[in-house]
Amino acid sequence: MTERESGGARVEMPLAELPAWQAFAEAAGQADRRGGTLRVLQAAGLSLDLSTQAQSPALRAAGLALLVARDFDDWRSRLLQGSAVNGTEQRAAWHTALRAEEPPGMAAAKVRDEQDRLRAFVRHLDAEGRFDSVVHIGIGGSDWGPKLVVAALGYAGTRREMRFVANIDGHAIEAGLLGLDPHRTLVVVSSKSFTTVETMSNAQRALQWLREAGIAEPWAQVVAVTANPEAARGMGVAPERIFRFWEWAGGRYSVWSSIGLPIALALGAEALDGLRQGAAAMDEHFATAPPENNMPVQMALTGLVNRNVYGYASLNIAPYDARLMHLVPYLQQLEMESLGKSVDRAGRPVSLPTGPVVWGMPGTDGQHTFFQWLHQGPEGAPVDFIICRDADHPFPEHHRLLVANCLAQREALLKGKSAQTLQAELAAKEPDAARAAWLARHKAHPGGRPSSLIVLPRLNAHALGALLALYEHKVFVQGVLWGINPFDQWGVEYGKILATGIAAELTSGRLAEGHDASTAYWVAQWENGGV
Ligand SMILES: O=P(O)(O)OC[C@H]1O[C@H](O)[C@H](O)[C@@H](O)[C@@H]1O
Repeated sequence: MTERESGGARVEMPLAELPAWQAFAEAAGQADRRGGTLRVLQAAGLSLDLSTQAQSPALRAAGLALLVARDFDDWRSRLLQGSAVNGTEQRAAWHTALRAEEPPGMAAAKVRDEQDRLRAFVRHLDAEGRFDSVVHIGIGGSDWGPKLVVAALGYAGTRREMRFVANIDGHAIEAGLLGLDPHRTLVVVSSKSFTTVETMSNAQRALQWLREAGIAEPWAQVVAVTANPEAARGMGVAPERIFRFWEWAGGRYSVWSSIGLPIALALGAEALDGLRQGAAAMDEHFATAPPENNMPVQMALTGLVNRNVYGYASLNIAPYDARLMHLVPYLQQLEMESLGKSVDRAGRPVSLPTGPVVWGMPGTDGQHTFFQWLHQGPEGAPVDFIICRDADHPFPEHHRLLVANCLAQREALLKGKSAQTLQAELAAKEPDAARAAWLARHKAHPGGRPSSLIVLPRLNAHALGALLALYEHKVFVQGVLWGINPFDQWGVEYGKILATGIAAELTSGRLAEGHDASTAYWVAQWENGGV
């Protein structure tokens, strides 16, 4: 295998065999897990409190040694310089270039041109006032970013009515178009590849909707955002309404590119600029802060402790902000598509488990669904709590209660409550000692459950951009530590291929060879007219 094929790095030792890993794991095993020391990092306006994660001076030192052993500095430079860090697809992952104040190198002119074109287009639409609603059609990385940002920053209203349609389920496009005036609706089709079946099918349906309304030039109402402009042109979109991005911007890292168009349409181009500026501030921190104070680096190391030393198979995300309702799926794609890998860069089976399952929902809703499991289930999971110091609504008591709940959940997870303490408390009210002991065992909390707290000053475009970039870089560092390529997604590709085959069988009515018994049964059911 050449260096280029492995992503440009020399073939590394499996992580588990690395002496620096063994020292790290040993230090983690002995670290304080009871929140003994306050540890808060600052970057790009965000604070990250790691006090309630495992920590010790020895663990911190071992973390630094592990980064050196994994050539972290070199990998970071290669990422930020736009080298081909995505080995299997032989391309860069240069999302940082999309948000840099001065886009670097070869990318500079085209990135700036495209940003200017997009701004001018939005200005033109604003001046023209022709469209008061937007149907955005895209999926995965071409959906979650804009949807997340528009919900987060546009909670109190948007300049236009925004509908996001992703799923191939016909109910999604039906609901997306319902009640809109086709004459006043702009259709934005976003797809990096411009081949994704969900997006292409939904786009055709939207076009049909425009035509059915008697619109003579439906293409004049269609915009495409893609890294494959030829395909968009081939479909019929006019070149002046095609906004580009490039192969080197991964789908789940693309919100910084023209994929951000719906953000500008909903909230103004300033929102997209602010988002990029916040991310660029985090990039600067990631590039320059010493590793011991580097927020994404320390978050990544913490994640390895939880995943590989303490054996937590999942990571819970608890944004204590109702506006961040799409953050969990956004991070699920970012983390699980990037880190759900079983072979290292050299193609060998990984020596340790990689990315955890990512799950969650905004607090306090989560407290009334799954927090019981977090507190008293035998496994538990580390939690990333996210909250804003200041709210944007005029109800201070609500914010006080929100903050109190967030802090209380963390403290309960950390401190727990022992059966002995509970038994002593219960003894006062419960004369039957055996019953008090029995009840105490049900009420006991183990504690020692790790969490992080991320505090945003308030939920504006800058802070949100910094938050998303923080997770991006954390994921990258974890990829480096695990020795995997976080920028490909072959698992998704395989599912797409099988779906295409089965769709063709359903159309032709001819069952192909080689299915398992259950798939063959259900394909036959639909072939015969449905179930
Ligand atoms: O933007 P598109 O080419 O339509 O792709 C949309 C999505 O497709 C798949 O799910 C990929 O795994 C994602 O990374 C991508 O974001």
